[in-house]
Amino acid sequence: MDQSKEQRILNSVSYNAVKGDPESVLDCIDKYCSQKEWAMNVGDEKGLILDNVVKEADPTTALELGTYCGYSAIRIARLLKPKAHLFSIEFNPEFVPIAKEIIEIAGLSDKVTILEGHAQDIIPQLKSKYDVDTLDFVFLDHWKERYAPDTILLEECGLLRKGSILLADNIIYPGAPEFLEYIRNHKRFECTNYPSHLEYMKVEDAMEKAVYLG
Ligand SMILES: O=C(NCCNC(=O)c1cc(-c2ccc(F)cc2)cc(O)c1O)c1cc(O)ncn1
Ligand SMILES: [Mg+2]
Repeated sequence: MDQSKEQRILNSVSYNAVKGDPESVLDCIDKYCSQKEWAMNVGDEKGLILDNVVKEADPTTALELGTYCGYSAIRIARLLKPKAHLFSIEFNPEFVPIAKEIIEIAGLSDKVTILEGHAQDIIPQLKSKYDVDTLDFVFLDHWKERYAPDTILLEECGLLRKGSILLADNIIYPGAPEFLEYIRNHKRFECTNYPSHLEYMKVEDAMEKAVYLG
């Protein structure tokens, strides 16, 4: 059976990246996906916005919704302080082993736990099963129509604290209109918009940061 695009991305990383060097893994994926095959990684331009928000949050416990090939998990995990940890939820079983392998090549397996399943099923287990207290940073990059319901679920599960920072990808393209409506009209979130472009394209996109006020 011929390989998937995600397997070809892994092959390229495995062959070209420097083992244990997160930057070289990111550069390899960005090069492959801008020159060979487009893929839905957050990419280098929006990746810089992600970097800056992660540095601002300096999280001890971080959550990512939508692992895909692990590109943004590597961007986040490479900036975490020694005892900090990233949980990343991915529902697609084909992406999970590829993301694990790419994160391993980056040398960041100790800082990232990939949880396979739907966010709405795993979020309610974070406290009991994964010993999470509250989340300092959440990156939303999964199904766009799940951004709003899963944000509500995070709040309902007591996983947000005063100052928790959420960052959402693809606000313009593919778009997350229900989320934008919800988060900007919810008085307990302070929102900031970061205009950018769709990964590897000249198409407009944006990220939205939302700080939970408690
Ligand atoms: O994770 C799941 N899908 C990927 C979410 N991410 C996206 O859909 C996504 C898409 C695009 C994109 C942009 C332009 C275009 F022409 C096509 C796709 C870009 C991005 O930056 C994304 O993040 C998923 C699947 C499923 O079946 N069930 C639960 N979750
Ligand atoms: Mg995205």
